[in-house]
Amino acid sequence: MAEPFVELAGVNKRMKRQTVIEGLRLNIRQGSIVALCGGNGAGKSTILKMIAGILQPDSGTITIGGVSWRGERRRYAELIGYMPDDFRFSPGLTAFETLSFWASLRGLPKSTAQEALERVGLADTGSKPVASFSKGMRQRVLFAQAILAKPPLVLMDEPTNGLDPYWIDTFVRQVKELSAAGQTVIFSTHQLQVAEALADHIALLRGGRIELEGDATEIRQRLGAAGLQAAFSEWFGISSG
Ligand SMILES: Nc1ncnc2c1ncn2[C@@H]1O[C@H](COP(=O)(O)OP(=O)(O)OP(=O)(O)O)[C@@H](O)[C@H]1O
Repeated sequence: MAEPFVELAGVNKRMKRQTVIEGLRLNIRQGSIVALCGGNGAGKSTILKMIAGILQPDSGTITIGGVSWRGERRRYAELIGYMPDDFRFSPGLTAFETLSFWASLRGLPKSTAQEALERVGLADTGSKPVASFSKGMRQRVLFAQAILAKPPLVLMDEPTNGLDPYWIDTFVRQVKELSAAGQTVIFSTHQLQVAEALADHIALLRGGRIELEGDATEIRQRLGAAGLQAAFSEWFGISSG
């Protein structure tokens, strides 16, 4: 089997004297789409932030294409596009200015900002302040930002929050295109129908540990035939949002 592109081994993280992530091991091959699912506080955002290099594990290793954050920070950062679960946009900056700023940080021409806006259906509203946008529109700006530089690894925290059904379908299609182009995608979600539609590997987390992982069919076989949503609700005692 080919070497995994993203490798997490023995990753532990404590915050405020509480164990948040314990013994995490994940091997992700290039071009795959991985969904991190779990209830509130399961550790999804923490894992994504550690892979993004925003948080550091207390122990264990994380590498992307053999590169570690500790070893080569700049090279590591260039491999990643990260979509946070929430972001405070600069008041007054338009969507185009916001994306142009991010493009310039990546050394990309302004034309990439316009292309990105078109991709997420915001070309007509590019001259309006992002701060005035709805939640779903802001999510689309954040998605555009994460994929702007065509990074080998795209990390997304709750990317479909606030998206209407049309944009969820469009998002699913666009993420599949990223994967087909060889980009690797890791995202968190409470929307299990999105995980089922999109991910070729699903990790179910509880209390900072992976309880179960596999493709949607394997997980359904393990948890029952009623679908991932029902199994998940029963197992984790939550209903998804
Ligand atoms: N800055 C912090 N300080 C202390 N504890 C934190 C901090 N951030 C997260 N935690 C704790 O880490 C655990 C995992 O949080 P995390 O945000 O990763 O969960 P999550 O699965 O993304 O949850 P949600 O679905 O609610 O977004 C929780 O118990 C949380 O209280």
